[in-house]
Amino acid sequence: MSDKHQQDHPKMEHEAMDHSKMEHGSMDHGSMDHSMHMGNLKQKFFISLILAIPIILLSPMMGVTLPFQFSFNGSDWVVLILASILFFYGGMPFLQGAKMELQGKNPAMMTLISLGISVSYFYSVYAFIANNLLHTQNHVMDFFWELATLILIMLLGHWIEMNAVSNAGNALQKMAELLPGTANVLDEEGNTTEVALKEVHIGDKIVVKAGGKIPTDGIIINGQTTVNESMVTGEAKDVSKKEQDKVIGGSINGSGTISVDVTGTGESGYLSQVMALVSSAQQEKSKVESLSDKVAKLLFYVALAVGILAFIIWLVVTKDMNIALERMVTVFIIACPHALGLAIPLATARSTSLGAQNGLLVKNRQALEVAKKVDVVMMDKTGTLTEGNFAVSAFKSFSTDYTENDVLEYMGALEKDSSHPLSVGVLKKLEELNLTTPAATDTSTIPGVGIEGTIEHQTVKIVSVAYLTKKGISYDQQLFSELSTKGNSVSFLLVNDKNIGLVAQGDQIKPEAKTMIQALKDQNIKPVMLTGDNQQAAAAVAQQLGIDDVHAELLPEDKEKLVKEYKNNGLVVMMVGDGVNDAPSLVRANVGVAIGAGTDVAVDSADVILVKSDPADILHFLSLAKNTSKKMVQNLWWGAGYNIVAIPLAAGVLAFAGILLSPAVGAIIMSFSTVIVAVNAMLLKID
Ligand SMILES: Nc1ncnc2c1ncn2[C@@H]1O[C@H](COP(=O)(O)OP(=O)(O)OP(=O)(O)O)[C@@H](O)[C@H]1O
Ligand SMILES: [Cu+]
Ligand SMILES: [Mg+2]
Repeated sequence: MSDKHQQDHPKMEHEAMDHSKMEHGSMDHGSMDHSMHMGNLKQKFFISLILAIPIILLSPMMGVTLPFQFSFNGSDWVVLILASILFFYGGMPFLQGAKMELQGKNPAMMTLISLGISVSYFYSVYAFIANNLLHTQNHVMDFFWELATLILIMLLGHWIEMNAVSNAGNALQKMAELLPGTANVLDEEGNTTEVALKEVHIGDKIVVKAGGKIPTDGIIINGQTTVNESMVTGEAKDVSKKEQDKVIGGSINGSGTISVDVTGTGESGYLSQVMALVSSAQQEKSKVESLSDKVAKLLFYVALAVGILAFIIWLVVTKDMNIALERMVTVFIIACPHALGLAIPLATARSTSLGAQNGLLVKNRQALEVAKKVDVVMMDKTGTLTEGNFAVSAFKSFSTDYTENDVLEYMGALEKDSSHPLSVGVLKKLEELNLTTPAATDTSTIPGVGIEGTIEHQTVKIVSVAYLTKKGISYDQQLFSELSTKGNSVSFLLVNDKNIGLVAQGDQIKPEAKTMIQALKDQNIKPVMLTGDNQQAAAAVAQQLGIDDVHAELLPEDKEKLVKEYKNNGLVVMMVGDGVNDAPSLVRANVGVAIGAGTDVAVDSADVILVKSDPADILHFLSLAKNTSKKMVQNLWWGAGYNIVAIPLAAGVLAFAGILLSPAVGAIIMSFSTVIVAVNAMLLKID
């Protein structure tokens, strides 16, 4: 991105450029904010790898002497220097993470890793001094080999995890980098000039050549093409686009040259909105302490206790300080959660990429862990269970001053500025009848109610039946129930708060919705419908789908209140919605799912985005979450299983039987459990 562009969008730029910040929330290890200091883990890993190779070659592996030797006179010094750099450079993210965990009195994974690497480093330095400077009689074994492999594997694990979890976030970040610095702006005469992106404004027309990057959000006004939106929506397939279709800044134009009417740039663009959201989600502390953190915390205390105990007991038994110290150090090192560190990241990595391939974008990793416990799935009607493809089935006037067509025209004037699915039906009808609309000013949406504005100095509103009831405005009840029981959404036109007319619009149920509802019931998950639409229309849809629990005529805050009520009854609630009126309840729910990738607030408020607007994806997501959790738990057992076996052995519980775990044998078991964990994660599937 150009410098100028940076100045123009300080907020967005900040988010995009500050790598460590982007990485942060995506890899949150729990409640700790440590990953702020993670820096660029990929770079850290490769530099650490280069540092580690000579250390590994030059030190006796796990105390085993190889038939060949790389070491030379003074090679111990080389190892010491390289290991020191490696410890402070490669180990820093973990040390800083541990510091934050300890400050928060919440020791977990970072502390456990730091304990392992610190003990192996400082003990090895002590061993070096004893062997090379003090020339003590007994050779003291160092653990530089273990230090190097430990840091490498931990960096690798965190790098994988970071990549995996921030898939969506990272893709958007990359998208920011992908935005071209300039756009080709089209003038009245049809000439194009190349203009810096920050000089492009909403309402400008731009030309995007075939194969070019689309610089802003907009609507195609000329030409057709295919667009690769995988960066934005995760949809792998190219999407074909024609006139009037939306394009999103950051996606890549395919085969055709198109002219685009700019609808969003910079701050107002889809990209920066989502990025602002991602960063705010990152700052919010994770709601649930993650499973691996709980295990790591437990392991930390166990390792600490066993290590100290081993030290005391061996000191008492052998009266030899060196032996006791070596036992304690071995315990701390072997307690290091190599496999545990990979258990969750690998499962998440596999899960997020599998999800993305199938149009399930997981924005919040916790959603995967919570979704398996879902008791209730609350869904809004319009757009989630129905197509939201409205067609006008009737329009009426109640006033002698207005014809039926006048009613439709007045409505159209306001609906032009609405993004509600109901507006499309009205506008389509107007076009069909070749009607024109008067000019409306000051239009604003009333969420859950409708829209208002000014036409010819009169206050004009389009509202729901619930609004009329609330305000005590009378309407033709018989006509209304006749239309609504047929499943119509009915909206009323008010001019200066006088009821002038209505429009009734019908919608179709999505074909996959019914099987989805049945499948939820089969899994003992209760389907609930929440809608802003009228009682009768809601009941008609619910009955066809087999939903017994229906709440209609809800305002956005009513939906949210209902979610809260269900939660207060001890139920785990998943909310699925698509509209502005669903945003508060999406945030409130244990798992918020936005259906359909759009430029909507719903997408911003959700933990998961179902890109394809297919209700069956609700089931796919539940299945993915369930399988992921299963893998995580299995992996935790394989990972922790190693520790459960190795820690007591390292401490020397079986020493009387001649079994004393050396770090060498520990390493073999450790690698074994790591391989199992990795293979197991790769076997993850969506049913
Ligand atoms: N742009 C609009 N044009 C016409 N009527 C509207 C508009 N926006 C809202 N309404 C009226 O307000 C009601 C509630 O709207 P809201 O957006 O909360 O719910 P909905 O989209 O109908 O249903 P759901 O909650 O299932 O998505 C609508 O049923 C309609 O009567
Ligand atoms: Cu380990
Ligand atoms: Mg809706």
